[in-house]
Amino acid sequence: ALQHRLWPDIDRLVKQQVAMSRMGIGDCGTGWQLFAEDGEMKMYRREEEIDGMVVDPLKAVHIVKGITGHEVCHYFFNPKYRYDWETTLEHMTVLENISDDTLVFLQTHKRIWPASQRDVVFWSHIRKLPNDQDRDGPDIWTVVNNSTESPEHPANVGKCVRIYLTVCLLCQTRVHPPKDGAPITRDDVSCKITYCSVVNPGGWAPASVLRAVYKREYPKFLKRFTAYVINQTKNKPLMF
Ligand SMILES: O=S(=O)(CCO)c1ccc(-c2ccc(C3CCCC3)c([C@@H]3C[C@@H]3c3ccccn3)c2)cc1
Repeated sequence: ALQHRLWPDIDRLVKQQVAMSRMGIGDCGTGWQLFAEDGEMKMYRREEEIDGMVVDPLKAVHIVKGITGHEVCHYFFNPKYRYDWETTLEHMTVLENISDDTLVFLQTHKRIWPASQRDVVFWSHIRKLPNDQDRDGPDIWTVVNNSTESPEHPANVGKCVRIYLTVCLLCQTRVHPPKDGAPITRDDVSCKITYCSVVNPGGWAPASVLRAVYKREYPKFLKRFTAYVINQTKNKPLMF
């Protein structure tokens, strides 16, 4: 396929992020603390600061019945759904349509008092991966979002502080075939979701405020997003 300017970065980061996501919490070494739990959803964070700024890596694992990894990644990647589920989003623009699986976004997020408002420019890439652990299992789907530069939107010139993030959503579909060989329905599928993110707030914000925001917003985001996908897909044919 014709390579575009971001392809080498994207390919390297996707492979790295997928490898990291597939590692369980255990073998990521210690340091991960469980900070939120709700049914099948478990959220972990590591407390890390860079230059006094909170950049706590986050790793969430969730198992959701009735949806597939392709569907989760489709509704996460596609800009036309984002305002429906991304509650802290104030404005979103697609700066570039690099290819049908790679977009560049500019987003401004609602201001979180007393921090100043944030914006972010990132490429977003969706990819299907062969399931090399279970050959005849369904494919794995992933979306990786990673900050990038935009000459037309230089950092920190307007009212917003530019943040820097790397996000990886990795989805493994599980099919529990019905005994009597009946066709597979939504009752026979579930999706194991791993969501990893590192958000550098880009400029000073009180650690206590940021940690409170992360503790409140991340569980809300994953619950709201997965409920959205369930609702959007319930009367539609399965997308594998
Ligand atoms: O997964 S994505 O790529 C989905 C596309 O939208 C993504 C997720 C999260 C963010 C994000 C951007 C800014 C901020 C803060 C940092 C300082 C002040 C604003 C936050 C804080 C963590 C809280 C937050 C957590 C979850 C969801 C939304 N908000 C998160 C951006 C993109």
